[in-house]
Amino acid sequence: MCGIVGIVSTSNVNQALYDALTVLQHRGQDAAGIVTYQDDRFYLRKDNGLVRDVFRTRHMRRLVGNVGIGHVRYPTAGSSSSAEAQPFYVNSPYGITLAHNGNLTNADDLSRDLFRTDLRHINTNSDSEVLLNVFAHELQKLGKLTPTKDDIFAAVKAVHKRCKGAYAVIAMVTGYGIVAFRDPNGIRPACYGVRETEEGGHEYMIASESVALNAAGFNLVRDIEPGEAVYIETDGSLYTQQCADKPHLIPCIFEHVYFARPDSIIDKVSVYKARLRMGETLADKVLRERPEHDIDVVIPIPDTSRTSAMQMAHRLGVKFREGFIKNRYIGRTFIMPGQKLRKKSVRQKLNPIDLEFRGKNVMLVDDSIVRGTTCKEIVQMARDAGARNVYFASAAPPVRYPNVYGIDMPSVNELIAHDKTIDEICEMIGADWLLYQDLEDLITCVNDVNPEIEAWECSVFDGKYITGDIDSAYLEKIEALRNDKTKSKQNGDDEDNGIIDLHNDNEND
Ligand SMILES: O=P(O)(O)OC[C@H]1O[C@H](OP(=O)(O)OP(=O)(O)O)[C@H](O)[C@@H]1O
Ligand SMILES: NC(=O)CC[C@H](N)C(=O)O
Ligand SMILES: [Mg+2]
Repeated sequence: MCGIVGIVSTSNVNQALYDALTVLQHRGQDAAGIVTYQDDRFYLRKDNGLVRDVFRTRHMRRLVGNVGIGHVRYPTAGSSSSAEAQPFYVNSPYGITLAHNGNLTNADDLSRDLFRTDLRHINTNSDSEVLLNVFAHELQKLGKLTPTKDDIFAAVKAVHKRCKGAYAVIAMVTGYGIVAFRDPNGIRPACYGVRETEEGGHEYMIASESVALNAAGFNLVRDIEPGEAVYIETDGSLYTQQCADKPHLIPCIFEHVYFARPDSIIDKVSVYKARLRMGETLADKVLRERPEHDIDVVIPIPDTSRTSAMQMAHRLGVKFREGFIKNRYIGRTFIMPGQKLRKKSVRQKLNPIDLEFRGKNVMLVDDSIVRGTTCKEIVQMARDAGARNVYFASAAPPVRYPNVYGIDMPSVNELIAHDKTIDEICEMIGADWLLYQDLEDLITCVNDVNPEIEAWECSVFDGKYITGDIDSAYLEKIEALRNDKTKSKQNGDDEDNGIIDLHNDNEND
């Protein structure tokens, strides 16, 4: 999951973009980038690392201009090389930069067509560079020296016809403005907000999550609709148009389980409220399975499960205790590249308070169990701290299928639940009782908050890929390309070879 942001303002946007990216940091910790525009020039800074490490004062000073876009990256295609950090840039037509959250499922076909038919060269393995070139080609085809809003919308329409998969995009067209759009299923989130200037004008901001708007003093206007494009010219005029033939809102349910911040509102669903509901339905399941349960205390696995665990304890009428203290300087472990790093980080990140465990029957609650890295370590830590019985509950159902829409879970074999029963998983993680949320309950939780959403993208739980283009051959291909072993080899190669500004890896050597 990546975070994207774009601002059209009446003063320099560098600081507001930086602040917004720090607020979206939970969506991507691998790389960050900002590009601004002033007097016919782009100013771009991007690199691997957290926002606070990528942008030093000297960079910030040079990111001048009242218009700009930014990105935090969690790679789901290509490698974690700095050459694939975003925004990407293409010089023709006009000069366009682009930031993308999601994953194209037909990137290979598009890349071939771009080369053979559109005569465009793609220099990385990033699907986002492909997307940028499709957009650029479609805009170039119109052959205008000065593109109108209708030209921009026509190019977005063509992108929807050619691109498959998930994409929430913000692109900046030099000298003209920024355009943002969501794929026709609205799988990945994007919203926009407005801020009044002292002179009574309007400034606009587009972001993955509403929390980024709040932090920069913008008021949420609304979500971008699936398939819709929002175009904001540099003078602050805003235009919107539906650019897809058959748009349907089918948002990713995993945003509500794990990715998004609880203080965000996505597609009119308060993530916080949805997570409270998840805690309630989990408690109901406890009472269904074991009405006479002996749970002494409910303990969350910080951070994300806190909201659901708190509500679960409340519903069960048992104590809620912070039994694990999180080291606030360690980021999210799930989105770290490589299993070795993830495993090490769990212990560095969480430390138990023995007092809360000694002699007790503890119910540990996490938002989800994906590879099982966290829960295996945590159950052992609870035992070492003296727990009598260690129970474990997941606020999401078992993750059994790979994700192809922007979450880096490409390899079915890395998912602890993919071919196992609940009892087998329970044994593997060493718990005395394991409880998963039912998928119907999870859907009820989010729909209770916004009943207008008719369907959810739940492929990691049910294996149903809504774009209709995913078959076993595709899944095998991404498994081979992106399993942990291959990725660590690729990233090791990158280090050895020293990436230069244009991407030159030798993974095929
Ligand atoms: O089964 P696993 O493969 O371990 O993945 C699931 C875990 O990873 C995430 O935590 P993370 O540390 O990324 O972030 P958080 O602090 O927001 O909970 C998630 O909240 C679970 O705890
Ligand atoms: N997580 C994402 O949204 C990733 C965006 C893009 N596919 C990349 O790998 O850079
Ligand atoms: Mg967690």
